[in-house]
Amino acid sequence: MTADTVSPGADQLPPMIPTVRRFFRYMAPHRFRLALVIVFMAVSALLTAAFSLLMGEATTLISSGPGPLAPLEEVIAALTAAALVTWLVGVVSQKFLSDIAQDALYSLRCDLVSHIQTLSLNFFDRRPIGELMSRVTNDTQVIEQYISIGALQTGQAIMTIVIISIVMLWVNVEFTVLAYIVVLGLVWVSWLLTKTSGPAFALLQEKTGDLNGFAEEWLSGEKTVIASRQQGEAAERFSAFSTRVAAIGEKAQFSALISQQISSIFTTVLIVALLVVGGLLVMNGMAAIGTLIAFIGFSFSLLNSFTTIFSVYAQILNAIVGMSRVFAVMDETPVVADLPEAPAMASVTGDVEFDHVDFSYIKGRRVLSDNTFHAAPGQIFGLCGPTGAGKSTIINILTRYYDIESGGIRVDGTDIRSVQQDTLRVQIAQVLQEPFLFSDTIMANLKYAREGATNEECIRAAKQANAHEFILRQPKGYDTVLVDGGTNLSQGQRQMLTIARAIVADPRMLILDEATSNVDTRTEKLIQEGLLTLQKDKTSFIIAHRLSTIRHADQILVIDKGRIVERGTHAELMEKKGFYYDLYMSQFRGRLAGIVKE
Ligand SMILES: Nc1ncnc2c1ncn2[C@@H]1O[C@H](COP(=O)(O)OP(=O)(O)OP(=O)(O)O)[C@@H](O)[C@H]1O
Repeated sequence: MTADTVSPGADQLPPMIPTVRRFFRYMAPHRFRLALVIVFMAVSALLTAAFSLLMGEATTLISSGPGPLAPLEEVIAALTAAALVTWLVGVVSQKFLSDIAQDALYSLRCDLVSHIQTLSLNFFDRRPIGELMSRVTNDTQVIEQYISIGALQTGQAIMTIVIISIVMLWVNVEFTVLAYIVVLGLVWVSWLLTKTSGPAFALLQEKTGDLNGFAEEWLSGEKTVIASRQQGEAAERFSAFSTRVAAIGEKAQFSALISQQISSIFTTVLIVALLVVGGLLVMNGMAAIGTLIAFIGFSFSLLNSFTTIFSVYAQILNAIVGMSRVFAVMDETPVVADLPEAPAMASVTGDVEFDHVDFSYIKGRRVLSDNTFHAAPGQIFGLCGPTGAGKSTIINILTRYYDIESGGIRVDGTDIRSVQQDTLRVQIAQVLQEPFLFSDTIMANLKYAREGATNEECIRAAKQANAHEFILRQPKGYDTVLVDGGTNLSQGQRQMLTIARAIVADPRMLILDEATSNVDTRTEKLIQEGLLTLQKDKTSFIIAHRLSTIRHADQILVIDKGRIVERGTHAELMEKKGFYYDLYMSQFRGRLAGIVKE
């Protein structure tokens, strides 16, 4: 998997200011606590300056020879108090910031997930689910880490630089110039080093996100991977991907390590430089020893603050890359969007009309051409035809997961594009090839079908779907929790549950997609019975791969290459001896051959 168009690479970093400004909207509701944190940062920076001044004062007192101890004791008490208060405001600021980060990220994640839910299906065609997961979890986590830890360090460092510089200028201008020359020289070398490690870390995050997405894709398709004996290839591709990520990681860590080592050498350089020049000034009577000691303290605080900014530089870049990846998804506009002020779809009777419908997934590649049919309320429509003919596509556009190119689709006379899409979808129950169940209790899964459904209604529906007996055989009956979307049930049982769920929902329209594949004959019979109950009084569309499942349909549409090539009842189409007849006979012969073989 490669990074897609919306994920900025580390070599083309996202615009910082607009991204950060946009993120600040999530921090805005916490502005009171943020203002307090800024005040605490200023207090902490002032205390750092006071600490150095007090150290200078203590040195002056000690170097002035024997005398009363009281002044020194006062200075030591003040030093202790300054250290204590600094520690206290640090802890409180940290707590405030991590709470703000949690709250802001909670809102961001909610916005991201609810936006993803509004996106049309074609967005998911373009973007693997694994990569989206990586944006919801990894990227938001990186931002959270920076806000709760890195932001305090950055803010504190900036505040210290400003306040210490003012105090330094106020105490002694010559020493300030000297300290700045040394500190800025060291900072410049440090900057050169960080320039290489910062982007390396951003690239590392980018590629780690992609790697996670890749792993997620392969793992969620593990069954298919095993079935198609692709484990070897999957492992190889994963290993090649991991090796590339590891190489990027090594490079990033190595440059970080080098900067760390160099900064410890810097400390020695700083002390020596200040002692030599400052010592000469003191010995020539041009400055006091207390001032020199205070300036050594100031310079250390300055150097620490600058190196802190550089050490969190990689984190800042990571957070900004994370923000921009999240915002890129949030900027995706749904292709199938509700019109402004679109009304909710009223409760329908299930009259469905396709009027000269044309559709393409990709512009210029027509999948459905000129599809016209009318299903009266309660009618059962069978859709059949060779693979890739366009059967599922008819369902995708009826449920408005995609919008059509031309023509019209009307339900009870209302164009489905003129109403809110979710109010249309809740009126269509779907029983699909791969039953979708939540990892929750069986009862909860049934209740998801309709708000306010009672236990009695769910049990009645389960009985109608022939699911009641097997549910009672589960360890906790209706309270049994389905593991991992129902993997503790058989395929047939999962289908019976989805049928029961559709019975609970009881809408006027129904879609069935070959619901009886891969099950034994007895289960198939039970499922068929359940489906017949479900179809009662509903306009039903049954996608049939085995034509026997639509023999009872009021109307069968035979689709080929996106066109309805034949239509009629089973008897009419058999009599016609056309496309349907050939299809039916070839399946019939195939089944017969299978039975004879057995
Ligand atoms: N999301 C998509 N993006 C692009 N093309 C698609 C997409 N889904 C389906 N197609 C194409 O549209 C055509 C019709 O596909 P559709 O799934 O509707 O066929 P079908 O009759 O349901 O096939 P099957 O019986 O195999 O399920 C095919 O050529 C398919 O490749």
